[in-house]
Amino acid sequence: MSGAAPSRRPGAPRPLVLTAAEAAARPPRLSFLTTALPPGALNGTPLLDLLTGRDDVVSWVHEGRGLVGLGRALVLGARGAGRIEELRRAWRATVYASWWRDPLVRPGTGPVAAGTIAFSDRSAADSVLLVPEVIVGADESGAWMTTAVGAPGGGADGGGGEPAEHPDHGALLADLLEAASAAPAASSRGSAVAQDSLDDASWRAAVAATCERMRAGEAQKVVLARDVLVTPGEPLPTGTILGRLGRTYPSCWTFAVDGMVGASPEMLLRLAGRRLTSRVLAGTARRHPGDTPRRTAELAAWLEGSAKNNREHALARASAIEALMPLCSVVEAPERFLLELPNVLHLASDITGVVAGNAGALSLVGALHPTAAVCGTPREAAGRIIEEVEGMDRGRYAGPVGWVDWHGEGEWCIALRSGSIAAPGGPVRVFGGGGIMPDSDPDDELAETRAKMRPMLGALGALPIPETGRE
Ligand SMILES: C=C(O[C@H]1C=CC=C(C(=O)O)[C@@H]1O)C(=O)O
Repeated sequence: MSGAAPSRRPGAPRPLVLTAAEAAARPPRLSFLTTALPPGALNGTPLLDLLTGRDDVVSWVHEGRGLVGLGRALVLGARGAGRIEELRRAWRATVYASWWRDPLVRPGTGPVAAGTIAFSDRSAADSVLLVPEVIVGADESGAWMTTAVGAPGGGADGGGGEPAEHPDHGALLADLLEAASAAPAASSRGSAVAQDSLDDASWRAAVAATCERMRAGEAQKVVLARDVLVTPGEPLPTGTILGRLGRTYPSCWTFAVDGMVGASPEMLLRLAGRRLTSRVLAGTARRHPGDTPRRTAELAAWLEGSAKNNREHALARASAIEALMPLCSVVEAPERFLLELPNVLHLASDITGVVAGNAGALSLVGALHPTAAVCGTPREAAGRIIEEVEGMDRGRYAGPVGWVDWHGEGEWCIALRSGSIAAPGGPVRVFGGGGIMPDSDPDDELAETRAKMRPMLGALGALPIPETGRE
C-alpha cells in the first residue's frame, strides 16, 4: 500500500493487509468490541490530543467531536475505475464475517473502517479502507472506545466464531491519556518548502493554456491543482500535525487516513439513516492574517458579487444536484451562503436529500465523485485537461476521505487543504487547487492555491507567521 508506513508498537499484532478483491472472495474475520466511556473519562482531553506525538493514526474530528484511531487491524486496498465498489464489497463481506458487540448503536460505534480514495481512476496510489486497532469516539451523548482484533480462526481463512480477547478498555484509555500528557512539544522551526511537480511559472502557463481551451469551447470549468514539498526541520509526528490543524480550523473536518492528512471544509456526503447531507464549495476570496472585520466584510461583498465566482459555484452546485437527483426521493438545495474560514471565504451550498433504495455511503460516494468542485464541467473533458496539463498524479488529494460503519452509513469529505505523508516524520506533499474559468487570471489563481495551502503549511511550521497559538 502507498501512504505512511505504519510505525508498529512493539508486540502489536501484524495488520491483515489484503486487496479488496481478496477480502471479498475470502473475507477476513475480525472481532469488534465497543464500550461506553464513563462521563469525564477523557479528563477534558480533546480527542486530537490523544494522537499527539504518534504516527500510525486515524482522525475524523469536527468541532472537537468525531473519531480518532490508532494502529491497523485490517487494511484493504484497491486501484482503478472499480476501486470504490471493490472496497464497498470487501467491507460488506468483512462485516458479515466478523463478530461484534456494540451496546451503543450510534453513528461511529461498532465496526468502522476509515478510507481514503484516489482522485483518478488512473492513479498509481492505492485507495484504502482501514480498520484501526483502537478507536476513541465522542459525540454529543458521550464518548466510547472500540477495539478490533483478529477473530479466532480468522485471517482470510475464516473458521472459529467465538468472541476474541480484547484489551481492557479502561487500562487502554489510561495509557492513552498518560502518553498524551507526556508527549513532548514538537518544534515548528526550520521547515523548508520546495516546488514539486510544476514551478510557479509552469503552473501559471498551464492555467493560461486551460483558459484558452475553455474559450475554444472544450470545457466550462476545470479545477487545476499544484503541489509543494514541505520538509519539516525536525520529524513531525502526524498526530501533532493534526492537533495543530484541529485547533486552527475547528470548523473543518480534521482527517488522517493512511498518511493522507488535512482539514477539509467540504463535506461530500453524510449518510445517517436515509438522510443525506452534502456541502458544496466553489468560489473563493483570499483572507490575510490580521484582516480587520471591515476588510473581511468588504471581501465577502466582493465575493458575493463576483460574476466569475458565482458561475464557478453554480456549476459545482448543479453537478452535485444532478448526481443526487436519481438517487434520492427528495433533494433540497436552499440558496447558497458565505462560509468564513481563517484563510479564505467560500461560496457554499448545503444540499440535503432522502436516499431512495438502500444505497450506502460508499455507493453514494462513487456516484458523486468527482464533483465539479474538484474536477470541472463537463466532467470527462475537465478530467482530460487536468491529466494533460497538471503534470502530476493527485494521489488521494481531492478524492473522498471518511469513514463507513457496519451498515453502510458514514461521513465522507473531499480531501482538500491536505497533504500526503509517505513516511512518518518525513516530507509532506501539500496540495492546493482552484476552479479555473475561461476568464481566470493565472496570477490570482496561483495566489488562491497558496491561500488554500495555508492550513497545512501552518501546521508544518512552514508559514512566515505561525498560525497556531499553542502546541
Ligand atoms: C480545489 C480546491 O478547492 C475547491 C473547493 C472550494 C473552492 C474552490 C474554488 O473556489 O476554486 C475549489 O473548487 C482546493 O482546496 O484544493
